[in-house]
Amino acid sequence: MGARRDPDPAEFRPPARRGGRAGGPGRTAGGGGAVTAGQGGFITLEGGEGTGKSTQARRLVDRIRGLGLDAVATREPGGSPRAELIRDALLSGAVKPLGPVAEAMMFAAARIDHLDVTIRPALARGAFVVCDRFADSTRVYQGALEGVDAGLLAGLERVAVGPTMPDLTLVLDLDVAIGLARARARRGAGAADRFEREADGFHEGLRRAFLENAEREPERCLVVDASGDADAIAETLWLIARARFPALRRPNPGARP
Ligand SMILES: Nc1ncnc2c1ncn2[C@@H]1O[C@H](COP(=O)(O)OP(=O)(O)OP(=O)(O)O)[C@@H](O)[C@H]1O
Ligand SMILES: Cc1cn([C@H]2C[C@H](O)[C@@H](COP(=O)(O)O)O2)c(=O)[nH]c1=O
Repeated sequence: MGARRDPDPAEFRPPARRGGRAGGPGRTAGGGGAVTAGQGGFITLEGGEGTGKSTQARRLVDRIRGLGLDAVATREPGGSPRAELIRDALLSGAVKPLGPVAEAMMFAAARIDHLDVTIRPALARGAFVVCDRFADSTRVYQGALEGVDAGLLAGLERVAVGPTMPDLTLVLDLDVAIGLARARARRGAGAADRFEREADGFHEGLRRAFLENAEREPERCLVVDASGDADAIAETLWLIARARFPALRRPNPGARP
């Protein structure tokens, strides 16, 4: 999957040099400060295969940029040149024989570089960062589904992520058969990646685990029904983001008075 629909690699160049349902109050920024007007924020999209994360991440970034604000689109695994190399190894299945603990460590290694090179510098300059998957995917894929010990994963998360947890995580929830069909259609003749190749039961487990994970952090994680059309979902996500981040409530400079 590494090559099939990569976003613009320019997004991943080092910057020049930071289960509730929809709604809810703001929280302390993962980047280290309170979410207030004039600051950016760290938003992640999570969910199973084909739930529309990449589509919605792009749309969210476009809307933020439409306000004249700095927004960085990124993804995991990947999001920096070195982390993209690790992505290729993980999604090819080359790391799978080493077992799920080794895979979890590789995801964490990629995350360390991604945070250092892309996410933290962007947050530090006041940008919004919209990331397609992040630490919740490790909790769900490597933890809930692959059985890696929760204490070990929590330690890895502490080391890799530290205080830079997302301010807002949008969990896209969709019937598994629909998501897999969408992912298949997108892939066309291309080969399924290491995780897409897993059995249907694995994907059902992912859906449940994402919902359970969101329930444990309802302030940060909002579950959104991803079965509607992409425009309607984008509108819902935008309303949630605007409710969470004061900076997104400014008027659109391109809009007619
Ligand atoms: N709301 C929607 N309705 C119908 N099709 C959609 C919708 N959202 C996205 N799609 C299409 O479904 C496919 C998968 O979407 P997308 O790549 O955004 O999902 P994803 O969650 O990022 O997938 P993955 O986790 O497998 O990478 C794409 O072809 C996309 O155009
Ligand atoms: C971050 C992260 C990802 N994964 C898995 C989930 C997906 O199957 C792939 C990424 O592919 P996508 O098309 O970009 O969604 O990697 C994981 O198992 N653990 C993680 O931490």
